[in-house]
Order: sequence, then structure tokens, then C-alpha cells
Amino acid sequence: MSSERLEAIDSGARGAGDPVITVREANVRFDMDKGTSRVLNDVNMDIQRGETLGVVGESGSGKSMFADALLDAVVDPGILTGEIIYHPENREPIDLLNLAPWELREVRWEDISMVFQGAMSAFNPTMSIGEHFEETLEAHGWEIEPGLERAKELFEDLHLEPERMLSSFPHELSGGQKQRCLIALSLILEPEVLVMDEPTAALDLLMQRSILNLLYDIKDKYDLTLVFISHDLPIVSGFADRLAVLYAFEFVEIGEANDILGNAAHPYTRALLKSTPNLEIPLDEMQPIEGESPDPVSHPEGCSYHPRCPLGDERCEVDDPEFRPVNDKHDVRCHYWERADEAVPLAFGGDSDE
Ligand SMILES: Nc1ncnc2c1ncn2[C@@H]1O[C@H](COP(=O)(O)OP(=O)(O)OP(=O)(O)O)[C@@H](O)[C@H]1O
Ligand code: NI
Repeated sequence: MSSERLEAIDSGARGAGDPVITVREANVRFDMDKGTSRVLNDVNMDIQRGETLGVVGESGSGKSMFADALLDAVVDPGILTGEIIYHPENREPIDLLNLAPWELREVRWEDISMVFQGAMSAFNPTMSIGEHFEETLEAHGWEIEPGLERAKELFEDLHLEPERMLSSFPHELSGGQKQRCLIALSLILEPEVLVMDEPTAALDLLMQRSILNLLYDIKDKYDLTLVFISHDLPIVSGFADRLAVLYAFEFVEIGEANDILGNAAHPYTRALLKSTPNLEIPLDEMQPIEGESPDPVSHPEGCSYHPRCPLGDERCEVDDPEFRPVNDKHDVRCHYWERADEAVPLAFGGDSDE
């Protein structure tokens, strides 16, 4: 690993100093007929124990690849390289990319659990919700009865009727109920980290917010670290402690959520803030981000955002910026971030000087 890269993870990406998962130089590639598709590009990240980390970016930016990488669950024939280390609270660190299949199965669910994108349709229609819980408990050699008692408590915490849920079949439930059942199921083996990839995308805005509020309420009770992935920046930002912005398969800005919202330093983040539907923004002030997102087979030279960036110049065409500090908890990969607020003003007043 180059020294610049190590520096790059010095502040923003590292957070406060008790990481539960450390990601170093993570890459995902698919070897395809038209060339090699690189869909996660040298990603570094420390996820801090107990935090809620929000990961945002446009569709196709690599959010799901990042989520899948955290559990070494990138689909075939994708190739994940780099280092993903899980740091349990009272055990030795675990190198996720060097585990036997049975060891990895144990870590998934019992240490790091995931609600996959689109998982609502993954319920088996012929099995009751209770049977889904039993199946998971059995597969991991956990006792059924105490497991179902825990399930009931989880249901109550998530404002669902326990008995009715256990005996229901997936088609008998609303989207919001199914989503909460999935969250309960993902917590049944008492994981320390819960990764959620667009867990509320198929739900209406009110339901999304109410599920996030419930998660927020149970997070402390279950001692959870949450990694929350979404294309919807306003939704995530109201909920996350830190935000990490993905552009073109790499993080371009990382910092405390409030700081990113009020003081976004990357032209892309600012464009994203401007373009994202938000209850607070008048519709006529929303602007889609101009230009195309990059092709994973041929990444642009230099800064990957330069073809779309109002600040892009000759330097940006050749020189890929490393992370630089905006403050001690906020890092950005842009040569000209100090001019980003002029170049991409936030019409709705995100900046204090507007
Ligand atoms: N199985 C696959 N084979 C090859 N390329 C893939 C595969 N799955 C995803 N990709 C590509 O990887 C890139 C990143 O995809 P990813 O699913 O991580 O995006 P995302 O940010 O999660 O998008 P969305 O918001 O739509 O879920 C995209 O260019 C996508 O086309
Ligand atoms: Ni995705």
C-alpha cells in the first residue's frame, strides 16, 4: 500500500478510533468480453464500533459492491481483492477474505449481518415467517425455542405483533411489515454489525422514515453498528453519524453527516445534494446532475469526476486527487474543493454564507 493511501485513511475514513471493520485497498473486478470492469476501486474505510455509517451515491456507483464486499459476498464471477478485517470486541481480528466457507457462514449473520438489496422478494412464499426464523436458527446450530423468543422481542421492538408475524406467510404482509421482518431476521443471531443495502427503497417516504426511526431506537439496545446504503441522501443524512459519498466506484468525500450536509466540499456531493428529492427543497430548485456516470470498463484518467465537474481543468484530467482534510473529521478528494461552494451553490441555503 502506498504511503499516500495510508495517509488517505488518516482522518475522515478512520473516524474516532475503535474500528469494527477495516477495509483496505478493496477492489472488485469482473473480467468480461469487452474488458475488465472495475466496480470497486481501491476503497479504504474504517467502520467505527457503534456508529451509523451512511453510504450514498448515484445508481451504479458501487454501493452494493461495497456492501457485498463487507461480507465477502460479491457475486460470481466478481473478484474481490484487498483486505477486509472484522475486529470483534473480545476476540482476535478476523480476516474475512481468508476464511474457510464454514467460517465465513458463521461470521455472516452471527457477527456481520446483511439485508441485501431487493431482499424482500427473497422470502420463500411457501414458508411462514416463523419457518424462516427456524431455518436460520437451525442452519447455524442455534436453539429454536430461545431463538423464537428473541424473534418475538425483536418484533415487538419493531412494532409488529409477534404471534401474528410468526404464523403469517410473506404474501399476507405489507411491504413495511415484510421489511421489518427481514430486519428482525437479520438480527436473530445477535450480530454486531448490520449492513443494509437500500432497505427501504421500495417503500413510501413515510414508511421509510418510520422504519429508520425504529432502527434508530433499537440500535443501542442491541449494541449495533449500522452501515446504511442508499441513493437517497436526505433519507440517510437524517439518520447517519457519518456519511461516505461514492462516486465511480470509490469514496470521494467522508465526514460527519451534518458537516457534509452543511459544508459539502466535493463538487459531486454538492451536485448530489442539489439533485436529490427532499421534502425541504422546492421542486424547481432540484437539478439532475449533468453528464454520464463513468463506465466501469474505462475509468477516466485523473479525477473520475472531471468530465462532469464545473471545476475540472487540465490538472484534473491527469492527476487523481488523494484525500485531503477539510477539517479533522472530514476528508475530500478534490484539488479545488475550496472553490466548490462557489462553483456549485446550494440554492436552498446549505451554506452558512448564503
Ligand atoms: N454481476 C455483475 N457483473 C458485472 N458487472 C456488475 C454486476 N453487478 C453489478 N455490476 C456493475 O457494477 C457497478 C456497480 O454496481 P452496484 O450494484 O454496486 O451499484 P449501486 O451503487 O448499488 O447501484 P443501485 O443504486 O442501482 O443499486 C455497475 O456499473 C454495475 O453495472
Ligand atoms: Ni445497489
